Amino acid sequence: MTVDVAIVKELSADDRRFTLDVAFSSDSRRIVLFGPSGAGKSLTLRAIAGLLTPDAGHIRVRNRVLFDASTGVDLAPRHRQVAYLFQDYALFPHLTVAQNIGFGLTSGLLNPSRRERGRAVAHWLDTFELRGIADSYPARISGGQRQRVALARALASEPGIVLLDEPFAALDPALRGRMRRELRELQARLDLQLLVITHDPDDVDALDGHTIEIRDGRLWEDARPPARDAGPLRTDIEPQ
Ligand SMILES: Nc1ncnc2c1ncn2[C@@H]1O[C@H](COP(=O)(O)OP(=O)(O)OP(=O)(O)O)[C@@H](O)[C@H]1O
Repeated sequence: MTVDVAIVKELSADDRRFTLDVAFSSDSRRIVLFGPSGAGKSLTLRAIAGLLTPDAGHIRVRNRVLFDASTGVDLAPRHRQVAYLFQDYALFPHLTVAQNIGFGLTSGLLNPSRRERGRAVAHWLDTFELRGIADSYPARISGGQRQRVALARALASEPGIVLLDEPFAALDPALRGRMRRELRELQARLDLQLLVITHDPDDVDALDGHTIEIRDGRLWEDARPPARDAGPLRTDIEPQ
C-alpha cells in the first residue's frame, strides 16, 4: 500500500477530550479524507506530515516508515518527503511569487545551487502559468493564483505525496470549479499522489478517488473501494 496509516491520539483541552483512532491504507493516486467539521481530518493530516505525534500506531508512505510507535521511528517533517498545503496556503507575505516558490527548494532535503534554483523556479512558474506575476507579492494576486503558488512551492521540493487541507474552501464557487479541474489535470501531467481532506461532497465527486469517511475521530466507512489506479480523469464535471 502506498499510504498505510493506523494511528491513535488522545487530545484534551479544558474539559473536552477527543480521541483520534483511524486506520486506512490505499494505493489510489487520489485519496480523499471526507467528514464533517471536527471529525479529525486535519489531525490525521498533521500526523502524516509530522506535525502531530500519535500515541500509538504507524504511518508508512511509499514504503517508507515515517512513524512507528513500536520501534520509535518518528521522522522529522523535513525528512518525510511529504508536502503539506495548508488551508490558507500560508504563503510568505514578504516574498514574491518567485521567491515563495524558491523557498520550497531550499527548505527541503534539496539544496541546489543558485543557478539550479533559478531554473527550477522558472520551470514551476511556467508549469503553473505564473510568469506574469512572478515579481508580485501574495497580497496582490488572486485566490486562485495564491493556490497555484502554494502548490508550486509544495511541488518544488519533489515530495512523494502532497497533502491538501480543504484546498478549494477559500475560493469562490466559479474559481472552485476551475481549480478542481486544474488540480486533476496537473495530477495527470505530473504523476502526483494526492491526499485531500474536505467536508464538501462536491470535492469528493470531482476528485473521484478513494474516499475514506471520518466522523468523531473514527473511520465511518470506506465509501468507495480502493482503486489501484484512480482511473481516467473525469471531464464531465463542470465548474459551478
Ligand atoms: N490541540 C488540541 N487539543 C484538544 N483538542 C483538539 C486539539 N486540536 C484539535 N482538537 C479537537 O479535535 C477534533 C478534530 O479536529 P480537526 O481539526 O482534526 O477536525 P477537522 O475534521 O479537520 O475539522 P474542520 O473541517 O473543521 O477543519 C476537534 O473536535 C477539535 O476541537
